[in-house]
Amino acid sequence: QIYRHYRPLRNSPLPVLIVAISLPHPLQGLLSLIDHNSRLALFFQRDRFRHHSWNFRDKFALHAHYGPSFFLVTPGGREFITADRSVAEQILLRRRTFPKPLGLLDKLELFGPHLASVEDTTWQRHRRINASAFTAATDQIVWTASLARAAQLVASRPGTTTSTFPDLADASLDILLRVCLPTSTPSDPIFSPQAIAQLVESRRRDPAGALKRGDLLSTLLRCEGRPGHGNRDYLSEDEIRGNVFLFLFAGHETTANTLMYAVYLLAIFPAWQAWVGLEMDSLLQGWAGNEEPGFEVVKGLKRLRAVMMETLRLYGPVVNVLRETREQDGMVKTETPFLIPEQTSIRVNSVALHMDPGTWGCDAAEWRPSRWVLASSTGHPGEDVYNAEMERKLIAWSEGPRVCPGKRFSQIEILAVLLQLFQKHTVEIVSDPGETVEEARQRAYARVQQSTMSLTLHIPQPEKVCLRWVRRDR
Ligand code: HEM
Repeated sequence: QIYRHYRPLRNSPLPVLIVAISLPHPLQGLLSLIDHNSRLALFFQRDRFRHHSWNFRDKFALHAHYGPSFFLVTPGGREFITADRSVAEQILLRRRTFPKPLGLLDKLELFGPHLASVEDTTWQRHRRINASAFTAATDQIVWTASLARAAQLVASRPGTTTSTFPDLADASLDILLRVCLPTSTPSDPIFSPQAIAQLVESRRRDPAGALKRGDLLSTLLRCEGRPGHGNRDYLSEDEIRGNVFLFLFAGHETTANTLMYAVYLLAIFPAWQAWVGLEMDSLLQGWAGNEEPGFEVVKGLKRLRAVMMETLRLYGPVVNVLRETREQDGMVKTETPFLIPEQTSIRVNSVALHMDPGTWGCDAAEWRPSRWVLASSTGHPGEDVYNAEMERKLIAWSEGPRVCPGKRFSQIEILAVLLQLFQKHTVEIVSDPGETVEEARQRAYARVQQSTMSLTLHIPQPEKVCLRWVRRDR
């Protein structure tokens, strides 16, 4: 089997790593006698690659050894793995040659076909309809809804000890519901098929003519129907349910987890809270005490944006962007062009791509938000220059035709929630009995490093690290 998967790669200019078996536990110690990443050691480490998110633990290590792109052959199949920005771009731009994996599409289709589970012209139809629900007006709604919801978070929290994560997850779901699927009858639990059917049905019968509204659910319902003459944009009942599920699923954990990482990291490294606080204070000088900052403030939030991007660089919720080749090979053009043979899984290794010292510098593994801004000549915190060029190197939201349609939504939500949380408060890690402040921070950081992946990357049992919100003077 291994030879069958290896055969089309015999003439490839790229390294081919063969991983055949796992050594029984007592023998694994022997591997420490040889370089852990050498081809010989890898041959015996099938378990290392078993978990879908092995690359989060591995970081840039394998790429440092074998280069930005290589093939991995196991008895189960053949995979192409890349942390090369330009190779990733070619793959993500060519959705016909490098489609999403069929196995993944099937798994996602729980409640009906939706944008993320369909292909070709059906995908184009779903994408057109969904995109029309996210306009400039939506940005403003996301901003206002996020500020309002985050205000409830801080109002209930000063001085209290909390795990914070469940609060952030609830807030993120509420914001999503308020913006995309506003309804007077919130269902619980929202992810059950009955709840989703009920949500759609309640809106269908909404007496206030809610179909005229511009939110996602109204947009989907307006398109309900069958294909017909001149009717390019239609959705079946199943497809509406499928898309509602998709947006709740894709928009919730991703944003909530990013917020969680940002808050925990700011608590672990308080110097960055002070850094962000200076910018907020200078920016919000003009805003009266009880008035919420207007959407125009977003442009000035360069340090907060840097915190968001730096968090996504190291702890983005999606650690791989997956594609495949099916019946045909795919050619990739680099200095030495190469073929990805048919029937090959493709992993754009976002973790490694975001930790490449060649791109991000020798401190690539460090969470350092200031790498995203250039200090102004005056040194005034409100006048930093945001390094927008750097964002082109980040693929946290993927790119190409299937780039995340919630990219702006999530950015605005994260900025608004962080602004609301930190404009009048700071957050600190609560020490366990007998623990120093520094030890508590190290314990929290160790937990962040042990992050694991279920649907998205998350801190295991975040409630084991308690946070305390403290009011600060502006
Ligand atoms: C920090 C927050 C978020 C991150 C990092 C993120 C990241 C991603 C990534 C990496 C993909 C996969 C694209 C691919 O396969 O090439 C994706 C797809 C998607 N995301 Fe997000 N996302 C976030 C928030 C959101 C939000 C808030 C929404 C909805 C409001 C959303 C809706 C979607 C949808 C519908 C897709 C499927 C698109 C398609 O297949 O055409 N995401 N996202």
